[in-house]
Amino acid sequence: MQLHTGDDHLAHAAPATAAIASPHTAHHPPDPEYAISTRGLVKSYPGPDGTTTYAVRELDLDVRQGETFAFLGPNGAGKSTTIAMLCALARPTAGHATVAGADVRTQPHQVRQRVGMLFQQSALDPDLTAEQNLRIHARLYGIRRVHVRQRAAEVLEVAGLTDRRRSPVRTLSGGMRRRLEIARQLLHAPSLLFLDEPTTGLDPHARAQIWAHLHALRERQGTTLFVTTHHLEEAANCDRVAIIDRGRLVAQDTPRALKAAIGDDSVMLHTSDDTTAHRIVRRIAPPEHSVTVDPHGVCLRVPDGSSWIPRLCAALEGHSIAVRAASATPPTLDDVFFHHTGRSIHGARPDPAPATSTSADPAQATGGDR
Ligand SMILES: Nc1ncnc2c1ncn2[C@@H]1O[C@H](COP(=O)(O)OP(=O)(O)OP(=O)(O)O)[C@@H](O)[C@H]1O
Repeated sequence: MQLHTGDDHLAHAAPATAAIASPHTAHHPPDPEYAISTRGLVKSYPGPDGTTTYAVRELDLDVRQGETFAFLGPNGAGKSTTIAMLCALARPTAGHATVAGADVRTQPHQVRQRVGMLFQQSALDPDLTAEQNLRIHARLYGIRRVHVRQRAAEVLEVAGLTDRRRSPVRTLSGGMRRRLEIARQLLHAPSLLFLDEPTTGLDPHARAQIWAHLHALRERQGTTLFVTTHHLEEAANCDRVAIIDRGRLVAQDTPRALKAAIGDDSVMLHTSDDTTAHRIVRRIAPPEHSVTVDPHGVCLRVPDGSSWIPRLCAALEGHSIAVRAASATPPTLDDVFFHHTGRSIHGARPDPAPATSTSADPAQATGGDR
């Protein structure tokens, strides 16, 4: 989903009043030492028939300075809405957030001055050259004319686009345009860059280039990167990952710790009769462990998966079922997502009626709750 630009999202129109009280915020205010810190952040919309639709519910996040932080979730999870609030483009319904040392409610202008925002929709003019696009942005951000040429040259160099600076944008590849968009957001030297699905629509090679570019940015300039994605392999390369599902934060840690916490390996068996094999494996496996079957075969999630393979093969062969392939793999972030939500991230679909409630209290919202 694209970021929203309706009146509801014009945070600068919001009065600079005291933030809405929340049980979270009363005890643990956001910590301005973090690049991003939120407590009890909520975004809701009036739904049909007097109901309330919660796009984001009671979000507590802490992102360290210089960290590459992935915000992972399926379509409709609430990622774009969260970014809109953190960039002070959407007004939170409740809760607090400080971003780059400024309060999103009471200091939205400072927030927008201090961060860069790469949205899903391109804001480049395809008929202008790369350099001309940068100059327009520099003027919008009030960068002094004497500095613009030098800043543009610097960010073009960082983006690896110096030799294409006079090319009209429409002649650049998808990956180059995305790098130019990032360069544009770096002109005013923000310490924190929000990137909403930065690799959407790019082929694997261009995606890898964007990530190499982002990692280099972090190394060279210490820029904090907050990246939304539904690509697991992208999240796995970040310092920390927050998983959001149906507006709610379900887990937050390093990829390694998230995987270690669930512990289970995936044991995959491809057999001559997967349906019967599924029944047999279910009988053998401890009841608390998941056993599923799909076109790829039978999958059992257990700790120390490789030790299960000989036993399962022997049991299946005892029922005259031939095992054609067997493997045990350590947990992936998809397993982590499955563990916390009961679904695969790729199978997860946005609810037709996301998190709808007639209650004013998001904790009591029923739709989409588990
Ligand atoms: N203005 C709005 N009015 C009502 N519901 C909204 C509004 N904006 C967003 N939503 C709902 O809030 C939920 C979260 O949307 P959001 O765009 O933040 O998800 P997302 O994780 O960014 O999805 P995607 O990956 O598809 O961009 C969705 O179910 C969406 O339909």
